[in-house]
Amino acid sequence: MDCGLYIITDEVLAPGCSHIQIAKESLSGGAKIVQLRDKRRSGAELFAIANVIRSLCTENSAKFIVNDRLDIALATCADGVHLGQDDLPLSAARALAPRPFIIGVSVGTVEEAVIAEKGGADYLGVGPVYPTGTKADAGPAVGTALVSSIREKTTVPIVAIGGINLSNAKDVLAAGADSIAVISAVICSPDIAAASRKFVRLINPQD
Ligand SMILES: Cc1ncc(COP(=O)(O)OP(=O)(O)O)c(N)n1
Ligand SMILES: Cc1nc(C(=O)O)sc1CCOP(=O)(O)O
Ligand SMILES: [Mg+2]
Repeated sequence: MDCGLYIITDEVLAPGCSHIQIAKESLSGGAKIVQLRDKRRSGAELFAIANVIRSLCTENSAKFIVNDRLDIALATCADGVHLGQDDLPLSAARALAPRPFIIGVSVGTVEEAVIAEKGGADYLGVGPVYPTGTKADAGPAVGTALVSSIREKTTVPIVAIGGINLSNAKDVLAAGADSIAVISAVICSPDIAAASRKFVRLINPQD
C-alpha cells in the first residue's frame, strides 16, 4: 500500500463542513488516503457521498477507504474498507473482497496485530497512540511504545491513529509508523488544505 497522510472525514467535529469538502481540501493538501467515516447517515446517503469521494480520490491518485461498511465500499468501487475488532470479521470481509481490495484492521495490542497480519490485513490501524476526544470508546492511549512493538513483530504497513498532531507526529513516525491517520488536527483547522500540507511535509520531508 502506498502510504502517506491518511485523513478520516468527520462531519460532527467539523459542523458546516461536509465529508466531500473535507476530502476535497485534504486531497488538495496532499493526503494520500481518505477514509469516509460516518456513524449516522443512511446507506443511501453514504452511497451518494462515497461515489463523489471515490472520483475525487481517483483524480488525485489517492486511495479511498470506507469505514465499517464493506457494502458501501464494494458498491462504490472503493479501494478498501477499514474494520475494527467489533466490525465484520476480517476473514468474512476477505472472502467477499479479494486482493487488491485493501482491508485495514484496528489493533490495540501486539497479539491483535499478529492475528490481523496472519489473517490477511493489508495495514494495521494502531491506536489510540495519544488520548483523543474524537472517539469516545477509543480506550486508553497505547503510546508510541506499542507502535514500536508492533513494528518488531509484523511487516504490513502501520497506520498510527489517535491524538496525533503536528507536535507529536515525528515521534510516531520515529517509532515505526508508515502513515499517520488524523481527524481533529486537520479538520478542526480553519484551513484543511494547509493543515494537511504541514503533515505531508512531516511525513515526506524529502518532497
Ligand atoms: C486507520 C484507522 N484506524 C483505526 C480506526 C478505528 O476503527 P474502529 O476501531 O472500527 O472504530 P470506528 O472508527 O469504526 O469508530 C479507523 N477508523 N481508521
Ligand atoms: C477513529 C479513531 N480510531 C482510533 C483508534 O484508536 O482506533 S482513535 C480515533 C480518533 C482519531 O481522531 P483524532 O485524530 O482527532 O484523535
Ligand atoms: Mg469500525
